[in-house]
Amino acid sequence: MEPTTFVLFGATGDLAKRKIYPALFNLFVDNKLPESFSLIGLGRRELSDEAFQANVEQSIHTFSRRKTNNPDLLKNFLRTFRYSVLDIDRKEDYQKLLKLIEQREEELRIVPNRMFYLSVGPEYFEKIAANIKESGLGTADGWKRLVIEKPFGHDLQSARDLNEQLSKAFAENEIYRIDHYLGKPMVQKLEVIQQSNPVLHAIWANNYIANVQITANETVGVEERAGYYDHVGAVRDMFQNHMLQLLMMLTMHLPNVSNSELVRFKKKKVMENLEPLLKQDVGANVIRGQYKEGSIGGKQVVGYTSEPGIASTSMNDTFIAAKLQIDDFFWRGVPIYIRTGKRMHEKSTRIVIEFKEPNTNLTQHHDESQVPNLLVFEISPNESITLQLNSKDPSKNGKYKPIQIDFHESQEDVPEAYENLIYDALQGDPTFFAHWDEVELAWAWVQPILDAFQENLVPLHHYAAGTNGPAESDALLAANGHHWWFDSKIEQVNQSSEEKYFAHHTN
Ligand SMILES: NC(=O)C1=CN([C@@H]2O[C@H](COP(=O)(O)OP(=O)(O)OC[C@H]3O[C@@H](n4cnc5c(N)ncnc54)[C@H](OP(=O)(O)O)[C@@H]3O)[C@@H](O)[C@H]2O)C=CC1
Ligand SMILES: O=C1O[C@H](COP(=O)(O)O)[C@@H](O)[C@H](O)[C@H]1O
Repeated sequence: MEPTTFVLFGATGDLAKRKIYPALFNLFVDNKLPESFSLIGLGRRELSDEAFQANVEQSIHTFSRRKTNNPDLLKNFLRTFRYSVLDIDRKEDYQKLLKLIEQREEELRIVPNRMFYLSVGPEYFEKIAANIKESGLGTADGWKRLVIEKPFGHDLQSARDLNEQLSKAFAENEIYRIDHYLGKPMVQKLEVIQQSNPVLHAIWANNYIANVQITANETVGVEERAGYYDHVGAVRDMFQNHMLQLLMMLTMHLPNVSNSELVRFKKKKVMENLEPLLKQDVGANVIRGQYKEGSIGGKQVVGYTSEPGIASTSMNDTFIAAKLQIDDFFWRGVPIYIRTGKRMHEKSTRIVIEFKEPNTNLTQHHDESQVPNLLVFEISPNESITLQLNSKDPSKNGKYKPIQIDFHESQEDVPEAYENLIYDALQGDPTFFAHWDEVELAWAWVQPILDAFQENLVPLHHYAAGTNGPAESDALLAANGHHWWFDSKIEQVNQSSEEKYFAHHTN
């Protein structure tokens, strides 16, 4: 890997502590950091290099998936970490930073390849990018890259404005937009699983698939982020980015051999072919929800509007479910249901593909014991792929018996999303980052929903914390004769197969 200087804005912040340092440490242990590597941490508060290194060490002890008592290993890892005070608004601080970087590049004999990681609020992105350009930090002989975290804008217009500003300092191929769902190991496998298994490739289309369900449920509420979350809601926080990225990764059709360019092209195609939603049609296709008080895992929790920092009159969405259609050769006519919510019954991110019933001969008696074939991708908290098939159960008088073929990834030693993404960014591989085209198309698709919510054209349905969301989300699927798979307790249909599934997945 090429020599790199990792310039971390927001080095004293929460994201750096919880995700970035542990990811870098794990990469170091796996020999996946460049041999010549220098890290410069930046923040407003005064810290010596030693105090900074001690803070990083603490974060590794607390948050890394790999625990270590090996002081030499840690010392070795931290030896190239330096800290410098920088106020984002002060131009002279960038000059000081340039000097420090150059000095370190010389000491460590590092080619001036610089990766600027902005682990700061999005309101600072434009200012930092402009100052990097103006100060000369980005005009050395090596490469430069900018890594930014979502949110990339608040709506279509602000996203365009942000992008225009960033592109004055960095070319598109130098910008790495992190969507951490793209770093999840199972999401990274979706492409390969579909592409390199002819048996799946052949049935990845509307003549075999009845519907697709993409769920990202969380049990947590708004946590300590009231100020942020009450302005964004589930639609901006999860749907516009993570959920649409999952949709793109699942539905793009790749040939056997592909590369990052092709992945981007195919993802863009998915978004271009997504049937647009008009503002007046949002109500028929999108369910807006907000949690009220309830119980999760036996613990009583307050409703959204009683959370600290949330106004009692807030109409913010903490749940969204939507029905989408991709108007292309492969997916035309297949409803794609997406939902995400806070304070749901369980934490689970999964994709379910429900296949069409094989017996289309209506004169033939339909056996109620037969279940649809399902292909289930569990993305988190555990990873697995399950294929549900029908078999015969001799003890049931020859009735059908659902069986599951399971593949479970051992959860030990699975790299975290940030490890995968930082590694890719260091290598200059953009495959699992959000390209501007996708981001813009995603905002454009979501904009009528934002407008409809803003103008209160869509009812806000309340759901008790600890449930599967508002009843209207079930009705959205029931209108097409479908239902959400694997929703706990409330399922009546095919319960035995789901019980089996649960029994297996909770072991
Ligand atoms: N925390 C998380 O889990 C996640 C965060 N994100 C995103 O990552 C970004 C950072 O979040 P997070 O770490 O939680 O934020 P924090 O508030 O914890 O940290 C902010 C960091 O920015 C620095 N900072 C703030 N203002 C200035 C300034 N004017 N000049 C220089 N440095 C400044 C702070 O330095 P100092 O304290 O020294 O002033 C601190 O290091 C945000 O965009 C957030 O949306 C995305 C996904 C998850
Ligand atoms: O980006 C975000 O994601 C988390 C959920 O991430 P996960 O990896 O735990 O599924 C969500 O809680 C947060 O609100 C959102 O900003």
